[in-house]
Amino acid sequence: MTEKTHEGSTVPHATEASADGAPHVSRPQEYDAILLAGFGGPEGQEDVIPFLRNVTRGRGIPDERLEEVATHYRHFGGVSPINEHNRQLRQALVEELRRRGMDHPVYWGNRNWDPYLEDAVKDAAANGHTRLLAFATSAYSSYSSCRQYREDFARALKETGLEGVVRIDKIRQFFDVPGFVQPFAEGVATALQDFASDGYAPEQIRILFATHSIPTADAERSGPQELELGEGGAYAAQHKAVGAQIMDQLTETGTATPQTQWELVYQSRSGPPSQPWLEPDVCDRIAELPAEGVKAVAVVPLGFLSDHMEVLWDLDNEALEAAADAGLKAVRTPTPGVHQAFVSSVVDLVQERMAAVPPQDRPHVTQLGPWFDVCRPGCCENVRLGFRPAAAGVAP
Ligand SMILES: CC1=C(CCC(=O)O)c2cc3nc(cc4[nH]c(cc5[nH]c(cc1n2)c(C)c5CCC(=O)O)c(CCC(=O)O)c4C)C(CCC(=O)O)=C3C
Ligand SMILES: [Fe+2]
Repeated sequence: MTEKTHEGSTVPHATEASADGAPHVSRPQEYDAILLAGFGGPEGQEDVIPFLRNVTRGRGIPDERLEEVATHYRHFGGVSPINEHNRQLRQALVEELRRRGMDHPVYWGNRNWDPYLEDAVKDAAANGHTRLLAFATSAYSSYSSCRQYREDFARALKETGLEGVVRIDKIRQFFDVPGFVQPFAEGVATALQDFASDGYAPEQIRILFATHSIPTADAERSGPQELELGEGGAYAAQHKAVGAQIMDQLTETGTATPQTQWELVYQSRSGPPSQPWLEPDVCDRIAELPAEGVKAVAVVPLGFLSDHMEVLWDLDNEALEAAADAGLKAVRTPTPGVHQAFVSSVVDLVQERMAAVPPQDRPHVTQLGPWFDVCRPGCCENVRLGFRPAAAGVAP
């Protein structure tokens, strides 16, 4: 099924871009509803293994790794808090939309656990809502954080028989919108103030911005292929740009100093050891810091929206333990969660897309943004898995 775009060219129904892949929509768009697309997590011991199988289908994650990850969940009664976080985010978005006079329903569906995207899409269609604007709970560009959501949208439409009936567009990657960055900046500010009042000098402090490691092959292909952003691709470049922006902002206001050092580190690596993933690992770096004269470290979960398992286990448990072993004072700073600035920015993103706000007027705090509304051909491709159909982008 095809339809006319604002450029007058004909493209497959699931896309809204011009044939040349205009990165930002230039004509106001109408949507019936918002689709909150989450990762999903288990909510009981009996969910853990089926959930992990869902996450890793077709991925070649070694069994030992799955068993190890299962113990993280089991430690918390088999319950990840991520679904509860998304329930709260859904509610907060509804309230913020209503405050702005918008009555769009917000459907919530997950990639990997109940409620599934398929159910959300079915519910929406049953209520006559066929034009959905999706917000995926993932801020940066990479296969796992962008394209995979789009593939799962396409799969949900196909499996429900709603292909060509329901249309899903996706809100741009939001790593550099003010309300996503602010909660992290506040956390770094608090950590720096606490370290200062404990008597640590700037040279003794290290800020570690932590994000999910991904295979280097995925990192190289993150973002549009025509952008050359160096090692680690758009994924690493976006994180570094946000980290730099936070530190600049805090240096300007006197909370940080030009001597305050920071770096980007990675966590939660999986996959076979033979496969290269982004490094350095957060725990490996922490172990090296005392030799560099560091005495206090703030671990900032820059890659994540809420305190889910990757934060509670891999940072609060493993990274903070590594810091204790290294004799370092350490804190883990907050995630955005349902911080009002974050909720407000998400609704700004909804509104800018509906109104087709010109790129120069869109909120963004790094030179990389505002990111594309519509993924270009080849954006965030996965060379390991090969081509799979995806909604909400320019058709290849
Ligand atoms: C970039 C990225 C984000 C951030 C963006 C985003 O938020 O989307 C993220 C988030 C998350 N990752 C999560 C959980 C898992 N990720 C896994 C595996 C993987 N993640 C990857 C990447 C990412 N993951 C990759 C390249 C793999 C290898 C397998 C593959 O190629 O797909 C596995 C399998 C076991 C393991 O190997 O660890 C699990 C259980 C949870 C839920 C936590 C909870 O339940 O509270 C969340 C929010
Ligand atoms: Fe993408």
